[in-house]
Amino acid sequence: MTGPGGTDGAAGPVVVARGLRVGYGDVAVCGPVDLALAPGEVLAVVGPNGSGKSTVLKTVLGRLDALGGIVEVLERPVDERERAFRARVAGVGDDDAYFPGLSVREHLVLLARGHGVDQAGTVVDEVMAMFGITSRADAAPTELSSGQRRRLLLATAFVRPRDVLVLDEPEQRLDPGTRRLVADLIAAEAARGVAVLLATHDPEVAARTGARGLLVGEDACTDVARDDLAGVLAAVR
Ligand SMILES: Nc1ncnc2c1ncn2[C@@H]1O[C@H](COP(=O)(O)OP(=O)(O)OP(=O)(O)O)[C@@H](O)[C@H]1O
Repeated sequence: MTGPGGTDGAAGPVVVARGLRVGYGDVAVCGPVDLALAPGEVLAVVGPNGSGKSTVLKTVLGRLDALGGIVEVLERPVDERERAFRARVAGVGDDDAYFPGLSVREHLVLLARGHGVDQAGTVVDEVMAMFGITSRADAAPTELSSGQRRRLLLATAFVRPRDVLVLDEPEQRLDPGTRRLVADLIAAEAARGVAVLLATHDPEVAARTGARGLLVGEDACTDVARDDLAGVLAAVR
C-alpha cells in the first residue's frame, strides 16, 4: 500500500518517542513516554484530567520543548519551524485563534492555499459540508456556537495535506452524531495511511477509530492493547 506521502505500508514508525520527558519549566508532568506510531495506525493517549495528555501532544507537535529524551516525527527531531514538518503534520489543539475580518470559508481557503492545495475552494466546500458548517460559511468564527467553532477547528486539519494527524480530544464540545462522524473520519485517515495520534476520554471514539492506547501516569506511561482500551477509559479518573 502506498500512503499519502508516498510511504510504503511496511514503513517504519513516523512518530517515535523514547524516554521522552514532557512538562513545563523543568518539571515533568508525567512518567517518561515511549511510543512508536506507524503510518495507518491510531494511538489514543488516555489518562485522567491533568495527567499530561495535552502536554505530550504539544511536545510531539513541537509547540513545547521536550525536557529530555527523544521525540522524532517523520524520522527527524521535532521542529515545527521546518517546512517539511509543517507541510506533513496537521495538529488540532484547544486553541481557537482566528484572523479578525475573515469568514469561516475564507479561513479554510487561506489555509488550504497556503498548503498548496489544488482547487482549494472545492476542497474547502467539501470539508465544510462534511463537518456540517456550510450554512455558516460566511459567518465570522466568533459568531459560531461553541460546537460549530470546534467543527471549524477540526476542519482546518482536513483541508490541508497530512501524513501525521495529531488531535487533542477531538470529541470535545461535539454532539454525539458529530463525534461519531469525526471518529469515522479518523478511521478513514488511518485506512489511507495517515498516522493518527489523539488524546481522548471517549470509549466510542477509541473503538470506532480502532485505536490502541497509551495510558499516561505520574510515574510511567503504559501501553494499552486495543481490546483493553474501553475498560481502561471507563476506569480513568
Ligand atoms: N502552561 C502550563 N504551565 C504549567 N503547567 C501546566 C501548563 N499547562 C498545563 N499544565 C499542567 O500540566 C499538567 C498536565 O496538563 P495537561 O493539559 O497535559 O493534562 P491533560 O491530561 O491533557 O488533562 P485534560 O484531560 O484535563 O485535558 C496539569 O497538572 C496542568 O495543570
